[in-house]
Amino acid sequence: MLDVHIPQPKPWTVEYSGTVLSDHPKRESNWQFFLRYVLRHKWSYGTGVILLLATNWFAVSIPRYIGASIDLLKEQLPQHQGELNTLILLIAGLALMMMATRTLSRMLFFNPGRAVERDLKNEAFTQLTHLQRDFFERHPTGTLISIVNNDINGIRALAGVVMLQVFNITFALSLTPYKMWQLSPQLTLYCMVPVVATFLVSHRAIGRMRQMMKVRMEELQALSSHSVELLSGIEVIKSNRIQGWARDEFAQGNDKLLRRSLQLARIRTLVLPILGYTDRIMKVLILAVGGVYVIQSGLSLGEVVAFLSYATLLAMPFFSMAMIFSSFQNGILSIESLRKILDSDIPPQDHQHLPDAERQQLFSSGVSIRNLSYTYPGQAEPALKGISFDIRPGQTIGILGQVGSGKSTLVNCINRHLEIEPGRIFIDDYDITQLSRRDLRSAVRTITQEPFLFSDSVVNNIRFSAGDEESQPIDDVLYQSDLQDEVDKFPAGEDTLVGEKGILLSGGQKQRLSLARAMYTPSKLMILDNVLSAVDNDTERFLLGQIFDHMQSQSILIVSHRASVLERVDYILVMDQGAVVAQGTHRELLERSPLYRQTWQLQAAEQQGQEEPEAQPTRPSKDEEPNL
Ligand SMILES: Nc1ncnc2c1ncn2[C@@H]1O[C@H](COP(=O)(O)OP(=O)(O)OP(=O)(O)O)[C@@H](O)[C@H]1O
Repeated sequence: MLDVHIPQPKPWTVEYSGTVLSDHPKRESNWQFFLRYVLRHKWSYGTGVILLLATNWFAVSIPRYIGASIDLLKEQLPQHQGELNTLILLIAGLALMMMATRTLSRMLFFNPGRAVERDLKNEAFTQLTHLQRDFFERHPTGTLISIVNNDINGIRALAGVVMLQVFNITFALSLTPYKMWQLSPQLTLYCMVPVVATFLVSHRAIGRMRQMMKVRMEELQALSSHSVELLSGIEVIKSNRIQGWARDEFAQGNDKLLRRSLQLARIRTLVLPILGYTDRIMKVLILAVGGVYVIQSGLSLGEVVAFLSYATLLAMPFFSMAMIFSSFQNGILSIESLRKILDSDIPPQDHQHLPDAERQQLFSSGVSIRNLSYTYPGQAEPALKGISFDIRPGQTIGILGQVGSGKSTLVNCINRHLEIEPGRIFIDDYDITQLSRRDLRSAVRTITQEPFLFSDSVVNNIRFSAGDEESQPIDDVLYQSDLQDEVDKFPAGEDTLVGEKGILLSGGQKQRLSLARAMYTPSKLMILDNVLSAVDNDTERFLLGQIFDHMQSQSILIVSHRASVLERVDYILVMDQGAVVAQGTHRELLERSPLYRQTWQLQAAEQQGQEEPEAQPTRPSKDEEPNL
């Protein structure tokens, strides 16, 4: 029987390591959020603003000199030639300076925009690597991909081109009317009439576009999420020959997106020309009203020409406003969307880590599970009911149960993929709900029946979490996980690439590769959740032998449907409908648990039926095998 020891919660203190993953103040507005990133590049933006001001100053100075040149030309006097040349040189110089400052200011705005994009992508990804299972259940992978790619690109535009245009428009709209006012206040007021009218017309359209863009962004995220789902199930789609259905499903979302984009484009096509016409209406007004002033000698011809240039300078910012409006809206909506990731809660204890010495000592008295129950959110029935047992260092515990009996739920509570109530699971004297997941996982490692492999080589998939030091030769691990023969036949041996998610390997090969990974990087408690489900009986026997021989110093919690897997463990728990219905050694359970006995007899009979006794291969030891 397992010894029952209920640890008293220790008044332990954790050392705050200062590793704050998400330091986003949740109550800040989207603007405050945006400014926090922008201000990291204040010197670049600051210099850019000064250069933009200079650009606009040069721009509004030129028409005045053009006007003065026209007035000189009108008089047709040879003695004005020198003055005219000076004016031409001045205009050319101003134009050149304007070109230089404009180019530099663009670089000074666009580069920080790209840096903001990089910072946000890194932070979003780091945050995603720390968020818990419930977050990923609420946000499908495709939506997250869409946020990290499309939406952050939208924020880059906001931090780059939109910021530049906001300052550009502000300077243009303040300097141009000022210069016009200096020439003729009355004519300036006439020019303002089409400007105000245009603004009122476009204002309504802009409100409508804003709503549509939000819907469009959600539709884009939904389409991305749907594509990821369909691509993940591509083999099922092909084998069931439902490509037509998949194509229609995708096309439906895509058509919806097209309709929304066309609606937006329609409004944009209506609004942009209205803004474009402002310039022409102003010019007609200047010629009509300015003409009257010229005749009445209120204005010179050169001043009217200067006014015509100013009309273009004044209309341009309105045109730019319409152009950047969608980028602006898109940027704001993208910030909202990205904050779904960045503002998501990481439990506070995940920010706090044990001092190294204490972390290395973790699991010195093992794990204690006390009256653990668990109900999935939204479910009425608990998946686990009052489970208690201990795992001591070096002990091997087996869990047997029918499909759906709660084995994986129990595993996910121990490794805290699921959120449990405090006071139910302890490692030594630490309540695991108070430990950071990083500390917990330094002692507890889980290998699941659906192993995840990276699109890298066989050897890198084994080594990837082991750090720099080689714990044992890769060849040994390949032998122990029964992969050596197959890997030797691969085109590049252990350097063969396994493809995305290990697509080039069979289910059994994937499981054995993830077992090799576990053997290569030992931990204090190794949880093997149905990891041998895709291998045959002979391989299973061999692998179990290797696991028990080579992981002796570790505790092992091994979960299986098959009783044969558990014959060699120290202690077995039999689960049924979320509860432990029997526990003991293999022999004890054969005597006193009808469920265990029946399962064992049934599986033993099935196995005998499958195996030809004389054909049972005896596996050579590593030393006997010549090729290895
Ligand atoms: N995310 C979930 N939300 C709601 N119910 C769940 C969830 N995951 C599992 N369940 C339910 O909890 C119960 C236990 O499931 P669990 O996966 O732990 O069983 P299991 O013994 O590991 O089964 P298997 O051997 O098939 O892996 C089942 O009734 C299952 O439907």
